[in-house]
Amino acid sequence: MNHSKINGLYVITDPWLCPNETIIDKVAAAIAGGAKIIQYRDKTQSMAVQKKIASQLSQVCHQQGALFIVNDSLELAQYSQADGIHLGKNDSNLSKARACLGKEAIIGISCYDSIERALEMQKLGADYVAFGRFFASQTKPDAPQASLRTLQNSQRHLQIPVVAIGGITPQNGAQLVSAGANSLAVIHAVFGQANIQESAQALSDLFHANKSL
Ligand SMILES: Cc1ncc(COP(=O)(O)OP(=O)(O)O)c(N)n1
Ligand SMILES: Cc1ncsc1CCOP(=O)(O)O
Ligand SMILES: [Mg+2]
Repeated sequence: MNHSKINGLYVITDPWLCPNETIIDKVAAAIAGGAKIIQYRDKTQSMAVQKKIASQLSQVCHQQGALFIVNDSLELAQYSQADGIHLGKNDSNLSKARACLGKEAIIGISCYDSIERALEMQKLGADYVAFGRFFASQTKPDAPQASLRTLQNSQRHLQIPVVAIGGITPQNGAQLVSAGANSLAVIHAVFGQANIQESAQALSDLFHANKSL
C-alpha cells in the first residue's frame, strides 16, 4: 500500500446524520470540499441494507478519486469492493483481515492512546493507525481519551501514517496536524453541519495551512 494515500481529511458517515436517502449526496459534498478518505460506519442497519449503500458509496468515491473504507465488517468490505477496512480492539484481527482482503487492501487499526499497540500493529502490517478521541465527541462520548503527547511520540516511533479522531473541528484540528497527524477523521464537524461542502473545506484547509508554515 502507498502510505501517502492516507493524508488529509477523512470523513466517517453516521446513520443518524447521513440517512440512506441522502448519504450519497452528503458524501459527494464532503468530497467536493476536499475529503480524501470516506469511511462507511453504520452499526444500526441490516447487512443487506449496508451492502446496498456501501456498494453505491464505493462507486461514488472511486469516480471522485476518494478512498473508500468500511468500518468493522470484512464481509461488507469484500462485497462493496472497498479499498480497505478500519478495525478496533473488538473487531476482527489484522492477520485475518489481511488474509481475507489481500495485500493491497488498506487496513487501519484503532490504537486509542497506546503507542505500544501502534508499534505492534505496525509490525503486523497495518497500513495506518488511529489515535483518539482527542476532544469531547458527541458521536462517541465514551471513547477513550488520547493525549497530544501520544501523537507527538508517534512521529518518532512510527513509519506508517497516523490518523487522529474524536471531536475534531476546524478550530481545534490544527494542533493535531502540527503534532504529527497525517489525517483527521471527522463525523459531526462535517455531517452534522448545515453546509457539508464548506465544513469539509474548512477542515481540508488545515492541511494546506500546515504546509506553508
Ligand atoms: C479512522 C477511525 N479511527 C477510529 C475508529 C474507531 O474504531 P473502533 O475503536 O473499532 O470503534 P467503532 O468505530 O467501531 O465504534 C474508526 N472507526 N475510524
Ligand atoms: C468512532 C470514534 N472513535 C473515537 S471518537 C469517534 C467518533 C468521532 O466522531 P466526531 O468527529 O463526531 O467526534
Ligand atoms: Mg470497530
